[in-house]
Amino acid sequence: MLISTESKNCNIILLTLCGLTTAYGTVIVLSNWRKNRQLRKKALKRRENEQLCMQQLLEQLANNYTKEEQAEILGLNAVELVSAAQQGKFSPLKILETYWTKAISCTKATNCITSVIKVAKAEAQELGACTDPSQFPLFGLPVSVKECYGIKDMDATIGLMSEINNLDLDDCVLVKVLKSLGAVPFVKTNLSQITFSLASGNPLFGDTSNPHRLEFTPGGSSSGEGALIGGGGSLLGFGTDTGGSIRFPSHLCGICGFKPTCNRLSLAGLHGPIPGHVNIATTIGPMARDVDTLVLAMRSILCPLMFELDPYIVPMPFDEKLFGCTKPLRIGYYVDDGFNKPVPAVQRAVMMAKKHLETSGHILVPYKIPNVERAWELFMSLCFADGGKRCKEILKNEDIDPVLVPLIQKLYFPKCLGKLGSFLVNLRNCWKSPRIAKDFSLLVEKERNISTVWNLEAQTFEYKAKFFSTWVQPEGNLDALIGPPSAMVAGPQKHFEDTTAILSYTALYVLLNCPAGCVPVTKVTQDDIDALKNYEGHFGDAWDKNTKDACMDSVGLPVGVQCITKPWKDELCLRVMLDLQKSVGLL
Ligand SMILES: CCCCCCCC/C=C\CCCCCCCC(=O)NCCO
Repeated sequence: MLISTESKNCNIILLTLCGLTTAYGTVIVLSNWRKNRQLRKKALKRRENEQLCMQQLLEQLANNYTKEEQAEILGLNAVELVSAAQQGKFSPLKILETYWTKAISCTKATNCITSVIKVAKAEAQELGACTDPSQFPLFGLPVSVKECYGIKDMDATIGLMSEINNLDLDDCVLVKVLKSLGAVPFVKTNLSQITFSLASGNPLFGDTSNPHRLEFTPGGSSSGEGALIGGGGSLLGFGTDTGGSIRFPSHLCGICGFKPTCNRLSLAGLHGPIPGHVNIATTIGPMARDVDTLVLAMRSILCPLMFELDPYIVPMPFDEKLFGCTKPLRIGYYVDDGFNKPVPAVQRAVMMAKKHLETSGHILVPYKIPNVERAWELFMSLCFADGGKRCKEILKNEDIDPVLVPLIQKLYFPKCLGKLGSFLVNLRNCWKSPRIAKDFSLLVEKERNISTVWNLEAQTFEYKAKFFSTWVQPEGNLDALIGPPSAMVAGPQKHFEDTTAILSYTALYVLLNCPAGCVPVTKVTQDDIDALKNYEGHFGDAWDKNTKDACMDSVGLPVGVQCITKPWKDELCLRVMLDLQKSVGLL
């Protein structure tokens, strides 16, 4: 009797608990669903407003200038355009409106622009009234910036719906500096969601296409810059690079991109997913059709105003002596890092670059990257030292870009099942793939503790020292390296998910904090594709298969080469890039 009352009570308590839990769960699910739905509505409106604004602008500008006038402006490179504007040949307003028209027609094809920067018009008008244009080294030059650059009264969402209409109170340092130099920031460009993939888009603004093949990706995360500049809609743009986001889209879109040493250009006022990384050193950098424009940009931006606005930037002006150096350099070259085997077109591009640089008088010597796998372990462990907490946090209530889903799933995977997981990943890939299993176990590892992180940082310093010890050689020390910017060239978007296989060539120089830039050298030929048919990679695993499949239909697409120098030798890196481009010519 007593027992049965007790068990009855127990049942009631249990039932109530179950009921409460279910109710609570339902409320949470419903409220998340509602939040997400509200966000989606907001996103749709945000996109529609912007489309409308661009359409109106296009119509307003339609009859302002003749086709010939526009063609004349669009036919100039940045250096020519600035000097024409300084001489009063074209007003800054006319240049701006011509580029607005061109950029909007680009975005209709590739979806590369997220917003028009409306204050540009007032700025161009003001410049037009100035009596001494020669004091502005970038006079009247329209400049595009990646969406994550802070601009007063505009939002910078990094592809997150919850950040819509969260307006910046001020311009970021780079934009302030650009304006002080007479440049006219005129559009913001698309990026991959939270800038944490090499794909092209996000659920808020959609995907961006490659201007050379609309069904293919332009690469990321500075995808909009790649597509816009590659499509002729901007002469100079700025991206960000944490693993390859400037150099990779440059490579895929056939343009030049430069990642300087960290702390030479100011990051202040930019929006990013993970503030606080030390050895994963995000940088900003210029992207353009030619190296001359990159040089013009770096030379002008490294100015007293930037050093004043951001006291943590090394106050080191552009080193003309280093840039102007004409002595033959010893340059190491490699076509393969031994980890991700590049497709034949990419290897051929490096060999072409080697010949070209030899013709320009440099000494090229074979080079082998020391222990890329170690660099990879360090990069991943440091990049996700928090077990991906921050990534997961900012993606709450958001629609997650399909390209990011595999990464996020791994970050959520219970660590206790990690070992089993690696085993299953091995099985699923049919082939034995130690690197894919390791990738998995690096990502399912939860938050590392402080001693582990300090240890990783210390080991990174060791790796850095070891890396540069290989530049000391009996026949003479190396001044620079050339190599692939990626194992792949442009292909269908869906092949650009497995970040590790795509990123090893660029992320290495983020870990090492080297200046590095990409120069277009050739285009994929049918012979490259015929050779690709026998490609098996180094592991014959799913990543290798993906690399091959991604590039199978790439005839005619651009192929770049990466140039690298020691930290703080940014000007020397630009020198090598310029020599390379001079001998290759503009593609
Ligand atoms: C030898 C080193 C090999 C490293 C391979 C690392 C794989 C990491 C996998 C996944 C991590 C993906 C996160 C990095 C993407 C950054 C893209 C970027 O630059 N965003 C610019 C934002 O400013």
